[in-house]
Amino acid sequence: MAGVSDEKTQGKVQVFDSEEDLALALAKYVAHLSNQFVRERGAFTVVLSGGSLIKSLRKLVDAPHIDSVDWARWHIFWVDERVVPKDHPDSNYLLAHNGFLSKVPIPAGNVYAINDALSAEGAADDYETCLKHLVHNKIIELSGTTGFPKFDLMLLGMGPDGHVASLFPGHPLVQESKKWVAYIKDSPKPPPERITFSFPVINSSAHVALVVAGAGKADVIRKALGSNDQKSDLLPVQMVSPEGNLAWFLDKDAASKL
Ligand SMILES: O=C1O[C@H](COP(=O)(O)O)[C@@H](O)[C@H](O)[C@H]1O
Repeated sequence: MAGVSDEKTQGKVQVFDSEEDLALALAKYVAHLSNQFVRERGAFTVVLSGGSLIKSLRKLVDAPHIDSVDWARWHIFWVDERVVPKDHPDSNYLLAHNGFLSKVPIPAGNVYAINDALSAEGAADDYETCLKHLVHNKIIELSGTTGFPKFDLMLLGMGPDGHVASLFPGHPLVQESKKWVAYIKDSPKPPPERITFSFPVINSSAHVALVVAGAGKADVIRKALGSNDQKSDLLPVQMVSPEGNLAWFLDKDAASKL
């Protein structure tokens, strides 16, 4: 590992010599949390992003994790999804299925994809209803502090503009304070129609990992981790501030301007 810092305000920042090292450490971290939550409450709720995050999960399907993780206890969700059919190249579900889910024995009934037959509004409402049902059944915990769902682990990527989930810089959706799942029809990054968890849900998580690799993201990483911007200037990635633990997984290139 190239470096690590642990500051209360920004979480634990780990910088790895390569994306390969990052992927190895990420697998170890996820497997460790899986063991902990399965032991403590018999379930592990994991929220995925789309994009480059999925490739960085590749070491989880290798030994020793493929055999030691209790995959049957995993429940999979998406922090955001594009409103396209599940077999569309833009689908975050398809990306995760091909790169990760098809390689591990998570029960199909524990994989909560959006209803791709609905409009953006309908899909967001439907996903929020699904989450409420799972809270009622105690698969998902509820934060006693915020009243929003408290996922065990949220695995977030970050776009080169500092967006997380489908919460984009300057978009009013970053201020959503009531909905669990919101919809967007004017995403600046295609495709335009998406659904996304709101910040109150993201920030109620027990653990959030922000996984960022590549020189193309170095400027935003410098802004996120190296500056003291006023509250009004914050990029979405700077608004990630969970009630639980925040861990940054950066490769050397992403951290090159720190
Ligand atoms: O559109 C999206 O982009 C972000 C970032 O993707 P990346 O390829 O730059 O890592 C992703 O986290 C999000 O889930 C996705 O919908």
